[in-house]
Amino acid sequence: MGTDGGDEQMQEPANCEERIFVSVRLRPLNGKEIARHDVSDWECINDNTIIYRNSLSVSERSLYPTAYTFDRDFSSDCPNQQVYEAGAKEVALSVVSACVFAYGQTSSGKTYTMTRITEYAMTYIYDYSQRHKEREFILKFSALDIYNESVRDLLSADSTPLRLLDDPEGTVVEKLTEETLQTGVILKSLYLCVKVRKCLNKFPFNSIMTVYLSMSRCILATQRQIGETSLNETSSRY
Ligand SMILES: Nc1ncnc2c1ncn2[C@@H]1O[C@H](COP(=O)(O)OP(=O)(O)OP(=O)(O)O)[C@@H](O)[C@H]1O
Repeated sequence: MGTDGGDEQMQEPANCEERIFVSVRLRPLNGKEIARHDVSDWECINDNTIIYRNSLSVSERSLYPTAYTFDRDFSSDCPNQQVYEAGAKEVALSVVSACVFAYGQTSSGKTYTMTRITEYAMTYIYDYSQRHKEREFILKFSALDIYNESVRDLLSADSTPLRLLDDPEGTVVEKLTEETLQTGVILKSLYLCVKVRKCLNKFPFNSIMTVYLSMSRCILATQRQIGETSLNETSSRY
């Protein structure tokens, strides 16, 4: 797990507007692709634009768009910390409800990326609470898996699907385990437990982890959700 040890402030929202930040990360070629002498069809040409290097003829190419623009893109050799810093940190640390979500086809790197982003975000949130002893924090952690329209608690040995209930505050997952974190070691242990349970359950990693951060003198309660989904029905990993 990494932390930058910096002392940034949690981002206060300028107003209540909703913001969506869309970024793209290219996956490096895997062993099989390299053995086949495949070449990547996609290339980042700057921080915001990727191009499709298709095999169409020059005349055909003009029929199809080849450049796509996003808030940010990351090349296949971009380190995880940079992806977190530039693509997720601001969202993860905002003091309003925030969600970091990965979308892509199977084997595109959702689990790889989200696992690292989650670790960076959790470490930062915990370290931030430790650096600001003048404020009182309550950190709560829960993790759930959504698969085939069933919701399961990843912090519970009971894999019975949980019910979703409507609440004036939003949708609530009934009986979802919520652990209050006393130390960073417990945070890391809980996260490890989630990863192990996912392997045991053999679910694709379509999970949502939520870290609640309440500041008792600060009125605001923060909810961060980190999740991913696959475009395909089945995961490549099972
Ligand atoms: N940026 C990256 N750098 C190095 N390896 C990567 C990267 N992204 C993905 N991989 C590797 O590619 C493989 C597939 O990635 P991953 O399991 O994260 O895909 P996924 O999108 O979660 O797939 P699925 O939808 O099937 O669960 C893994 O072996 C992973 O380690």
